[in-house]
Amino acid sequence: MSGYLTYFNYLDLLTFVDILIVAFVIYKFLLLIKGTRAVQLLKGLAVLVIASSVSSWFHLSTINWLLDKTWTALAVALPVVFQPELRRALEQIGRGGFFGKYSRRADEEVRHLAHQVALAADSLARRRVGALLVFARETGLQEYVEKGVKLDALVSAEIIGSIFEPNTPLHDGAAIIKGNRIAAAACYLPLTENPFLSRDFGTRHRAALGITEQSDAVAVVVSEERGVISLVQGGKILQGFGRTDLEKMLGDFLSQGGKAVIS
Ligand SMILES: Nc1ncnc2c1ncn2[C@@H]1O[C@H](COP(=O)(O)OP(=O)(O)OP(=O)(O)O)[C@@H](O)[C@H]1O
Repeated sequence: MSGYLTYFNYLDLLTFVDILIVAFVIYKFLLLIKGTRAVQLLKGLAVLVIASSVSSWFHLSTINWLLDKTWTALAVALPVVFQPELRRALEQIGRGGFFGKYSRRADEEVRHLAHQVALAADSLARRRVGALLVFARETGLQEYVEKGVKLDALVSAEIIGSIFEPNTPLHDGAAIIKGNRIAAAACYLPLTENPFLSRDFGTRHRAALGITEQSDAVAVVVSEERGVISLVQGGKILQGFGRTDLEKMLGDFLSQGGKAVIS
């Protein structure tokens, strides 16, 4: 009898651990997709699941058949449509971000970087010169660096200013910064396909949103038209930064290596 009790106690413990792990994975999954297009997708899937259950409960064979076919089509279409989100999620899991592990950059380097970038962005914004700076974090962005003009120059406000000087060869496209060096300029980035985005955003802002949707990079955009400075991360944009705010927030983003998020 006591043998059985021990067996059941052992099972209970395993079940408890099992449920705990599943709850943790669901929690992390929800954090991962929070604020992304995947939330709308989940809502759509929930509606389909309910419709499928109701139609099979009431034996509505035509609706049932139609929903069955829809599931098959979705199984093929979803990985294609949500490729950027899936890629980002898998990269995050691969980096260990799923379990809350982040690398930290040397404080000194980040402070210098944020200061120089904020100085440059402020000066460009005052002169209404457009700019797009992308800061690589754990995702290397090497494929975009390869497509641009390689520089490997130490970040300084002066160099950023001269890269984006109008009518110069490097001013078009994005500058990609890795660590405290400008890896390349004139880089072509993927544009966001977010259908809910305001039409006010042109291609510069769409490129910043696109690259941050597909990677963990952070981007700073200076608008040529309005002279507004924006910070972009995870496909979300915060606008209207002054020099000091930008320096502080960019420093937070880069030193916490992925923990800071725009929500
Ligand atoms: N795919 C891309 N990758 C990187 N940079 C791009 C890309 N597409 C456009 N750009 C940059 O954006 C510039 C055009 O900006 P556009 O006016 O369309 O954007 P915007 O978001 O309205 O910004 P602004 O307020 O500065 O005008 C181009 O000259 C180029 O430098």
